[in-house]
Amino acid sequence: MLLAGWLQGDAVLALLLAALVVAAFEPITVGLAIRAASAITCCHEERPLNASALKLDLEEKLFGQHLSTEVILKALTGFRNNKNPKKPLALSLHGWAGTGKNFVSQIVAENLHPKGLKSNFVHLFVSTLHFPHEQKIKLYQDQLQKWIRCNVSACMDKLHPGIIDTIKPFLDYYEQVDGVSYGKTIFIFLSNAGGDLISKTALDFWRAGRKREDIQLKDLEPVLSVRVFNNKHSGLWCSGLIDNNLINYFIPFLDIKMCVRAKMRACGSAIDEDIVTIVADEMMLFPKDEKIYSDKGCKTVQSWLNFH
Ligand SMILES: Nc1ncnc2c1ncn2[C@@H]1O[C@H](COP(=O)(O)OP(=O)(O)OP(=O)(O)O)[C@@H](O)[C@H]1O
Repeated sequence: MLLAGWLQGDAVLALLLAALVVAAFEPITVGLAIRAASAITCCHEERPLNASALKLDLEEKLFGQHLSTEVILKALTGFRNNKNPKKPLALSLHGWAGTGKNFVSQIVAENLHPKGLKSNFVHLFVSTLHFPHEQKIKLYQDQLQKWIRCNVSACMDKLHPGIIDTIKPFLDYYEQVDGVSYGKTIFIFLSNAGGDLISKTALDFWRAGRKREDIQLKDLEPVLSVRVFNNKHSGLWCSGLIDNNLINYFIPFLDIKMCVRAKMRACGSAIDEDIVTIVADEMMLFPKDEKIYSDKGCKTVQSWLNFH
């Protein structure tokens, strides 16, 4: 299959680009932008953001991601408190697999729409599913634009380079595009690109005896956007979204050191320290010498727990 040939080696991780777009419509805009049935649901679905509830959710559920918790909270609260945003909010989440990017998107979606990811106004496009063939990029670009015009909300995963820029007009500082205002839409892109840089920074801190919580956004955000822009396989390579400063925040997701306790707690089990140690030893694989991170983040913790 073409895609399998195309997504090889390092590119497999680098090409995992996803975007979640959470729509927040003005009722009048909905009528213009969306099919009638959806429009009605949308007007009933939207609710004000409860910043304290979102904060609590992030603090209780998301493990070991002090940077993303802080930025996401500030970005969403600021955006939703602004009655007349000049452009949509665009967040780009970066980090290795299993660090919580989808998990956070789900929490955000649930805090913005009662049905969360199941809402008609929160959509996930999985690129390997929706845009699988490289030779059909032009068609996908047209389809994506048409789709956003009709729905003003979207979510994309593993995008081919070139597709992402097709949504540029919707993220820009235009009052309206074809008579529709996109100013209250939230786009969230998820990507593994930049994961190497984030790991390196975290390791440098660790080796220098500094705490993980000491890592600040300024240690990562500027270099992350440059790295993603220069990476041919990032999905945002030479992207006009970065060039034109249309992405509001690049948010790093740090490698997860330990999710075992959190998982046990979430399942309502008592925390058995012997099992925590065994599972952690089995999962922590890199770097080769220190073995402090799992290459799959939190993703396989549950399977390992079931195994024991
Ligand atoms: N930081 C975290 N805190 C708590 N649970 C987490 C965290 N990261 C991952 N998990 C758990 O692992 C599962 C898989 O993580 P998730 O799908 O969010 O990873 P991801 O970063 O989006 O990975 P990928 O890049 O492969 O899409 C989540 O549903 C959640 O249960």
